[in-house]
Amino acid sequence: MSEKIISLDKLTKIYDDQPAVDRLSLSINKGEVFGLLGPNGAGKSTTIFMLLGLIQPTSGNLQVCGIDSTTNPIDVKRRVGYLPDDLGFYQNMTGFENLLYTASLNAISRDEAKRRAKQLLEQVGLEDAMHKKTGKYSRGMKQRLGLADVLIKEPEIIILDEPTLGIDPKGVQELLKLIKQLNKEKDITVLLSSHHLHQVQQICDRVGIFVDGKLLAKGNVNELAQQLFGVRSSVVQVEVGEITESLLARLNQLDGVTGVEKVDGSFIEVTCQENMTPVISETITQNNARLYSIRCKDHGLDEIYHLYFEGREIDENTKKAKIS
Ligand SMILES: Nc1ncnc2c1ncn2[C@@H]1O[C@H](COP(=O)(O)OP(=O)(O)OP(=O)(O)O)[C@@H](O)[C@H]1O
Repeated sequence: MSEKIISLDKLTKIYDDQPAVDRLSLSINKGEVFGLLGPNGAGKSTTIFMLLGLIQPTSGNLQVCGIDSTTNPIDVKRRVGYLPDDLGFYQNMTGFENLLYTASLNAISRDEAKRRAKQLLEQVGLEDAMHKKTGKYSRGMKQRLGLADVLIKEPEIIILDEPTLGIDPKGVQELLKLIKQLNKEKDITVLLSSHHLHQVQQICDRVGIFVDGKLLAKGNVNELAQQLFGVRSSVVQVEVGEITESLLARLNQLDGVTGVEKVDGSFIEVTCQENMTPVISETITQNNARLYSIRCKDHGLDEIYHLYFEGREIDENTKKAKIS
């Protein structure tokens, strides 16, 4: 059975009579990469600050590495590395010196700090820039140094708040790859707060969707799609030479097909309970239509996110019914 490393039970924080975090119950397993996804003001930072013991919950319980952050914040701080979105380094010190300084604050001996700092700077790809002043680092280099900085105390959990903010696309890919690699190699649990769906989808094992202080749904992308869209469903998109009424009717009659829609001059979308690509292509050719392309689209996190936050294709009552 998976070992729980973070457990929140009805965690609540109220500011000025308004809940910023509202009865949040959530468990995160050791070694997991968990994404906190939600719009501005959803309660992500407030949750993170309570986990770190920086603010007191109004009610509820929380345990981080088996420790209550509310009563033992210092013990939690030793075991959790936090990378804020606006990280600051001493600009006149080199990357290496900055890491040694953080190590000294964590009571790590000078020799051990040098060994860890060198190894980490290599791991995050900054070995050539380790003796350069951080004032001359790019945003991406600072974020990589930030990762090395949180790792120097060898934490069990790292919490990253918008780690890719302000980094170019290539830098983002490198940083995400690095986070996943560290998670695998060092078995570190990662909690990542972000607005960026594609980034979250790329590296997180599970995602929690936050709105107005409430956790609306949690799970991997497939589980979220199932919770939101009801039955497991796939959409097979086909491009044919000519769309005829008889072809649409034949597709509609197939067992497992729940909907057929003409989306463009030559495209049809077939919604089915599972991926029915082979039987759909067979039906098209049996109907003497030319098949130009066929592909199965799974529900992605962006589609899920739009349904939660924009409610374009689903009304509030349906949404509540499906996520309850
Ligand atoms: N110190 C505070 N005093 C009063 N209200 C606060 C305080 N801190 C946060 N809030 C409110 O709590 C709610 C949740 O804020 P929080 O910063 O946790 O959201 P967030 O999801 O982290 O947003 P962002 O993505 O913008 O950082 C917001 O409505 C915010 O205005």
